[in-house]
Amino acid sequence: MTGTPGAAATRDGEAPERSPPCSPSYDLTGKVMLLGDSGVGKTCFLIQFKDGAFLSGTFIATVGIDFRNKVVTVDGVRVKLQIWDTAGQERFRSVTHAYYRDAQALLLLYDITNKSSFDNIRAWLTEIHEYAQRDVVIMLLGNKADVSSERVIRSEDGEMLAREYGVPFMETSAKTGMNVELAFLAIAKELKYRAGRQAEEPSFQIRDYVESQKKRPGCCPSCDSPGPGRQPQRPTRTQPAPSDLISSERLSQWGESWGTQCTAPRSSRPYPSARSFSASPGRVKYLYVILMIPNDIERAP
Ligand SMILES: Nc1nc2c(ncn2[C@@H]2O[C@H](COP(=O)(O)OP(=O)(O)OP(=O)(O)O)[C@@H](O)[C@H]2O)c(=O)[nH]1
Repeated sequence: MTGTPGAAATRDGEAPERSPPCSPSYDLTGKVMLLGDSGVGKTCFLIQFKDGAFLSGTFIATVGIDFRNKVVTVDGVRVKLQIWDTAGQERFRSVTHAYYRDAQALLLLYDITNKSSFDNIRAWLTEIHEYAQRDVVIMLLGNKADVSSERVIRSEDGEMLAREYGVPFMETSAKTGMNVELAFLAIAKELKYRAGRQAEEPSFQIRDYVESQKKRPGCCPSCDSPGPGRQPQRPTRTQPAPSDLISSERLSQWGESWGTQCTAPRSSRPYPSARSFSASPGRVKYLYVILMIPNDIERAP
């Protein structure tokens, strides 16, 4: 986490350049990653937080990795969260591992209607311990809590697993928005606390905070039904092919018009076909390269 505008945080609409150079529009930045099996709802979770909307319709699996920024204010401190949405599919793991190292927080999602996504949480935690910083903040989230009729993982099972690993836990719904903002606010509070810890400041316990604030399915009508937010379909990818040189502005435009990421239908092919995806396989690979550059620059001594 840094107290000044981050070098890589230049892609989205909250660009610090709109403010005078000496007056950034935030006080702290933190990198957060969304992890979990394919289909648990990571992209929808991010879109719900960023735009207050739910991506309904056919599931389109993420290819690679991308990020969005959002500034939240906690206790008067503006925290810019750089939120990375990763592809849950196994074949993209080597790409996403490289991004764990400088993440301050990880939101680890499973789908309460999908047992294997819950069973795989232990494997995700093993990967996290292997690739992430030792003091990374981890939060376990049981998503799709709105689909109570298809629930196969009890809330208590999520709680038990979280307790075993000493991480905060709550059930969420990217569809209704239940606990989505709370997850990010809790992370922002923890990052703020870590950045400015002073002797006289009361300690902040993220698990206690989450327990005291979280909503449970069925606790109120707004937790179980979609809010008044927009219900967009996934964006149609009709962007013209990029030329051979890609500027950061252009990449930013793609990001805006493609949604959060370069996506492809779930399939066993290594890359999406040109027929079902407006970007060619070559362009998908190109996108990886571009996205990894800022990370490497940040780590350069
Ligand atoms: N009912 C319900 N459906 C959800 C929720 N979150 C996501 N979905 C649906 O679940 C499917 C998968 O959502 P995504 O957000 O694309 O999943 P993902 O985890 O990003 O998947 P990958 O990109 O492959 O890693 C989509 O059809 C969503 O509409 C939720 O909270 N409730």
